[in-house]
Amino acid sequence: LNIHTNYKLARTIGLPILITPVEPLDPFWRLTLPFLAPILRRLPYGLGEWIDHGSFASSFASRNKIHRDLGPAIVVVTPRRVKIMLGDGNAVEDILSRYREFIKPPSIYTALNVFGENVDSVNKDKWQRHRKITAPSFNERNSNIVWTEALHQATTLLNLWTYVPGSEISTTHKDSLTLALNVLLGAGFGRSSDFNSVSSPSPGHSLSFQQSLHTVLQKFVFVILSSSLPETLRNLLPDKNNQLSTAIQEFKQYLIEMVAEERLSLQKGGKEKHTLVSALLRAADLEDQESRGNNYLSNDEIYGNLFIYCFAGHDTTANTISYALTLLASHEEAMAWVKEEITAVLGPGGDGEMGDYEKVFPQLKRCLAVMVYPTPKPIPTPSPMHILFLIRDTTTNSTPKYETLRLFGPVQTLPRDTEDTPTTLQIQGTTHTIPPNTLFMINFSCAHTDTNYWGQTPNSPSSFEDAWTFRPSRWLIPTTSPSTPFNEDLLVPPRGTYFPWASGPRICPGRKFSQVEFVAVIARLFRKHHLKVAALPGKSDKMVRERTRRVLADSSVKLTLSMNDSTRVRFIWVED
Ligand code: HEM
Repeated sequence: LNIHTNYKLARTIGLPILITPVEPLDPFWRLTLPFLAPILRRLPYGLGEWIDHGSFASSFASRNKIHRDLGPAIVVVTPRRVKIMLGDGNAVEDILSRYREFIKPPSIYTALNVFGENVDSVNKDKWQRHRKITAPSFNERNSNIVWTEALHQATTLLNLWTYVPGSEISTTHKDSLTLALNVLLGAGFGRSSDFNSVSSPSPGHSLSFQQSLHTVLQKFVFVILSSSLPETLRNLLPDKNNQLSTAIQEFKQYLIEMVAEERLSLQKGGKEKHTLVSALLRAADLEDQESRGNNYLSNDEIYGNLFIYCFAGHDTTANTISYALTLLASHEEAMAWVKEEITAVLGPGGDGEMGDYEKVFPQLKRCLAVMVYPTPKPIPTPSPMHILFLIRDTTTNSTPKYETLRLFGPVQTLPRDTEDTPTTLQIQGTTHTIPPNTLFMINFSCAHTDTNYWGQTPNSPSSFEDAWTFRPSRWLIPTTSPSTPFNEDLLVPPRGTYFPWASGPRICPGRKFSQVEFVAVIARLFRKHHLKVAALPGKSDKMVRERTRRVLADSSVKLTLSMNDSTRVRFIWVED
């Protein structure tokens, strides 16, 4: 019955419609689909294909097949609601800029409030208050700490990886996660950690700060998935999460102690620090004084924001680093191009001083360009189920434009909700009326691989292959400014073609943090070394390259995009 009502509503929008028999975002399906999906996908005639039409995890797995088949915007009707899968870059930018009309769905984002409401989880006026107080923490003085900390972590990691020359390393992804966590601990909280050292619990704690944060982040997918279940059901779930509850309590206690300590130090006029925690407290307390207590962050909100910095900044940056290393190892020409810049900046043999963030970071444009690439992928064929569930195919929208994923952006999809009143949205020149309470599933990668913009192979017309080719040099354009060794500057892509850190007022505040960390790590690792994919017994180089490509393609969205089994590719770091 609901499906029928929702279908009638969906027809008013004027976009192609798909119907799915269940709502994949319902708690039951969220928990069971990961197990059922492989079985359902094998059903004949694409009978189980609906599972990939309404979930956030589907875009990478299906390689945007649905958009290539049906167009950049598709209405999905489920028994519970009407949703729109959106891949049109300009419409995406429009939605992200109208942040008061297209809000973050509380049903999804409330799960992020384990330690308190925060800038990521709230909307409208509340968001403005959080953003005003949290944004100043991300400044150049903090970037300076990120740079130093990331260099330190990369140095220790490289020493570990090269301790026994010729060692085959299979832990690149895991190590990238540890590195990113350690950078967050250092630049966020002023707690230096090392790959080599085991952190011990502070007095009164059963876990160390690092262990508690590590466990919370590692198991947070579980928290998110189970958050919308009724408590009785949640209690029945197998509890490896006893560990999780302990880690949550421990981490919260550390936050309470740390905030109290920082406040005391600020009151005593202690030396100004530029860690995220210190900067946030200064901004929060100043705002509190200036607004006479009307416009401040409560302690819980401060804890919530400190946690969200870690949550939002960990997987995202770590996954980007581990994908980049895998790609560079399998694209020698791109690695040589990056190393050429590092040598030009640091001098012969990469011997120059790296520590001066303000001097070195702005020159390493090629290292930064590596962060922002598209890359190749296979194109799956459409299945009969599209035809079965396609109620009204607006054929004009389904011309084979083939917008596809930009493969390895950690954030592949974002949800946004309309509220109780209808609104309008322009999609490809047509204005559509959007009914109240419509959920948008924004797909970033459609725009990121739009051949009209990204398929511009030099001297040839728009090319599909080029949009999928790992070619970091596409990001650099000649400049007359002599600030970089090769007089290059980063391209600024036009509106609607590139937004991995989102866009509009709610653009990621940690963008510079992640860029500085990334560039420091890449420059430090490749300064005097290069990276090779380890040979496989009896396999040619071509076969090894093909296998690496398959491991990269075998990625899926958990909370962010990551390789399902990165350990299948082993690397060797070789001194130049
Ligand atoms: C490659 C690295 C990163 C990527 C691709 C990335 C991407 C994003 C995206 C797409 C959003 C929008 C999320 C949404 O609207 O639901 C976001 C928001 C956010 N990110 Fe990042 N991020 C990265 C690194 C970081 C880092 C290092 C931090 C902090 C240390 C951070 C902190 C945040 C916060 C606090 C928000 C919420 C902002 C708001 O809603 O006003 N991110 N990020």
